[in-house]
Amino acid sequence: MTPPTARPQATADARPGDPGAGSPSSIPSSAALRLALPKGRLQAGILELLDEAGIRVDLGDRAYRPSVSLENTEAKLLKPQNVVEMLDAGARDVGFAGADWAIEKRAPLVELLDTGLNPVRIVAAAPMELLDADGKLPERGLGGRRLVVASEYVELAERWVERSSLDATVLRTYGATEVFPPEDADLIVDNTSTGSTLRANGLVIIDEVLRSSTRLFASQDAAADPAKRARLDQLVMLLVSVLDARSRVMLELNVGAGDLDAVLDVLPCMRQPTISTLRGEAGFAVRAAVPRKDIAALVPRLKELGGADICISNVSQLVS
Ligand SMILES: Nc1ncnc2c1ncn2[C@@H]1O[C@H](COP(=O)(O)OP(=O)(O)OP(=O)(O)O)[C@@H](O)[C@H]1O
Ligand SMILES: O=P(O)(O)OC[C@H]1O[C@H](OP(=O)(O)OP(=O)(O)O)[C@H](O)[C@@H]1O
Repeated sequence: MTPPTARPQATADARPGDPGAGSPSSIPSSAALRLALPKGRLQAGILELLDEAGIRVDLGDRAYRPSVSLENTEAKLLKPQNVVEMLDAGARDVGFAGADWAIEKRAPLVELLDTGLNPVRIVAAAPMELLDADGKLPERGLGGRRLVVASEYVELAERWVERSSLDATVLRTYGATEVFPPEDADLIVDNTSTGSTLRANGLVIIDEVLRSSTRLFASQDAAADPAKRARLDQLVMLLVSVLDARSRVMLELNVGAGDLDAVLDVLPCMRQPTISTLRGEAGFAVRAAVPRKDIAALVPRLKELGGADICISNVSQLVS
């Protein structure tokens, strides 16, 4: 890959009038950060995540160079494939991209955080008619002919072909990969989320190549630079606080002294629940951030054990 031409170092972007300039939510910084935000389908989820973390991104009319309410941070919108390349070349310090593209491009990036957003599976799929009764590729092959595998992920597809000991060539696509079989390819290696595009094109999954989701990556140099690393760790902490908060609710209840231990025994929480005494020795108020997924089973159980006045609310950030 040709390294991008040298650019001026990132400038302090928090000018008077910019959102967040000097705001209390700004991460104090000594080192300038060059941030890559993903353009395309990953964009909305990442901007929402940043916003919930108190980091505002103003797309404004500056097109692909949004302003970000982090001090001394210069941002750029790039397609995820280019985010990976720019980080690999050291032209960006930190950015969001799918793990699939980092692996496809064999880019030795430092993964700072798996956001869990945009979960996809990269799979090999084929038309039903190509497969034998067990849903597998026929062992005898296709009458001596080399298979053609269509994919945007040429590297991943080639590695899968090799692992599967297939005699096949890979045909590079630029999207709409599912339309290639049967005329222009025998199989595909592509990403799938709901599976509806595969189904709509009569394709069935024959193998899983890898799982991917949107990650925050740093360049090797930025991760090794102590001043930048400190800022990256703060950014990760803020993002994790939002992801944790999304998966938990704040549960509060009152309980009599005799039932307190039984309630605490079943209460999942981040560390220890907060317990305060009710006025007039009427019992205790208990408060804990519990996993959202446990609520349906937990609330009836807490009531059975003597919990009362149960109150559940959403939290926006949790910093442990
Ligand atoms: N249907 C999907 N659901 C969730 N994530 C997806 C889906 N399709 C692709 N992705 C992820 O989006 C990232 C970017 O992929 P890609 O560049 O193909 O999509 P895009 O940003 O929508 O661009 P384009 O539409 O131009 O192809 C990849 O990491 C990929 O895993
Ligand atoms: O399993 P599903 O929920 O159907 O999602 C998978 C599809 O989504 C993406 O297509 P996209 O719309 O980005 O178009 P593209 O093929 O041009 O990349 C991907 O390339 C698959 O085709």
